[in-house]
Amino acid sequence: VEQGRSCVFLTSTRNSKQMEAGRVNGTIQYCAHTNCCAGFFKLIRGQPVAELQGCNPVVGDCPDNACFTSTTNYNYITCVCNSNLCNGNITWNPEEKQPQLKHSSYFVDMVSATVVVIGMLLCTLVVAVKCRHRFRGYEEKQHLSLPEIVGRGHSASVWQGSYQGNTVAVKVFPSWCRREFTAEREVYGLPHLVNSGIAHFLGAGRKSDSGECVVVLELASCGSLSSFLSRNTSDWTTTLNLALSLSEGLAYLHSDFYRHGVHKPAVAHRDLSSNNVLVREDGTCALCDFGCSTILRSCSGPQSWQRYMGNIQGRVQVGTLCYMAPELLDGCVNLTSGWCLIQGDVYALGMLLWEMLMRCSDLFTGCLVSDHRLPYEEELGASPSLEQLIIHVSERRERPSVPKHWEKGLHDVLLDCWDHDSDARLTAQCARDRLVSLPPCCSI
Ligand SMILES: Nc1ncnc2c1ncn2[C@@H]1O[C@H](COP(=O)(O)OP(=O)(O)OP(=O)(O)O)[C@@H](O)[C@H]1O
Repeated sequence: VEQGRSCVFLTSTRNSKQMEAGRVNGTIQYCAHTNCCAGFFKLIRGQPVAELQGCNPVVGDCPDNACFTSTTNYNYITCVCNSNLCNGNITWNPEEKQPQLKHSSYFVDMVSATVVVIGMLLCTLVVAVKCRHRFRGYEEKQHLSLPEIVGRGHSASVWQGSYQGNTVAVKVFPSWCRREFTAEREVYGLPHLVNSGIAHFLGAGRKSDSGECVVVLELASCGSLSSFLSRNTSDWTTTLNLALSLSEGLAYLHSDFYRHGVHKPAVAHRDLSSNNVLVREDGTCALCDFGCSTILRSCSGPQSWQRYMGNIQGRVQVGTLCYMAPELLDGCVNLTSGWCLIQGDVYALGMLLWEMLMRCSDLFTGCLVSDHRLPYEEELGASPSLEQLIIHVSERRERPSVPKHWEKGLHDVLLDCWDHDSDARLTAQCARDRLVSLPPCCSI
């Protein structure tokens, strides 16, 4: 887990002073000595082009959260700021002649460029699809390089794209899903929200032509957890790797701390499901889709979450039904209590762990591993109604069936995540610690 500030990193040469400012991983620099990110941009034909981005190598203050630019001389602008990756999203107004320049759209332009490229690829797709109808059978030999849609949710579609030479995922929100976009961008933009268990955020912007908003993320090559589990069974090591990274990501999301004087508030995800967890090439999980999330800004620990009566956006039940805790299903929970929302996430974590474990071949030696199923799918079918779930989960207190031969410790992690009594549930951090202390696979 990286500590401290992380900044967008770019340098055309291996500038030694910049390299000393912190460890570099791809397009991110983790600052060793500072809380400030900086960007240095050359104006080429009136447009800022990044020359150097990273942790600020110069000791100094950076009071602003966002990267407001100021001119250094006629041809250059610079900015410093104090939130994670803030130097990737400068504000720039070419009309502004004052030294204190505001509202640049450099980054938005970069994103727009990505979207334009995707748009062009989409046109290619449309043409290709037309051709496919016209020349049936022809496309097989052509190996057409088509843009790939990697997923679709209720509010957005997710495309594979290219940004600064990296392959990325571009989540495109139609203009009527502004609320989801704003909520998601707000969570990804929180200070210190960089963790290996959370999808890596690269930026956000808006297309000037259509008004569609985009969020740029790392591309998780194995897709959603749901599609990963549908395609694969896993051995114990792989399953544990998935389970640990997921619970670590959730524990980090729920954590509330100050670092370098900057507050990382707890965040309740509120829509955990195997469609909203991604799987990377290395078999680790990353949380995504924060469109329903709630930032518990005013708190510093569970006790204040309990009393939290702040401005929770959309105080309505949200989430995917079969992952919803009994108290959320029957609506007898105070949705303004941050703690309740956190406990709801832990119930969903229990469901996700169950889904993973049910596809672990080492837990079913000598028998066939069943196909991937959603929680309660076996009992209630693939899309149970709210009423069915209230009766099954809340009134009858049923839970997904756990094979009797599984080791007690494993059983208990699940039971303690999805306990009917929300106060008795584990925290995500405890679930993670319990998973770490499980005996090796052979004794399970
Ligand atoms: N970074 C990514 N890398 C690879 N695939 C992704 C990525 N982000 C999203 N996806 C795919 O796109 C799907 C939809 O993404 P996401 O859940 O973020 O959209 P949504 O519209 O907010 O969904 P929901 O219906 O839950 O509101 C995911 O289930 C996943 O399959």
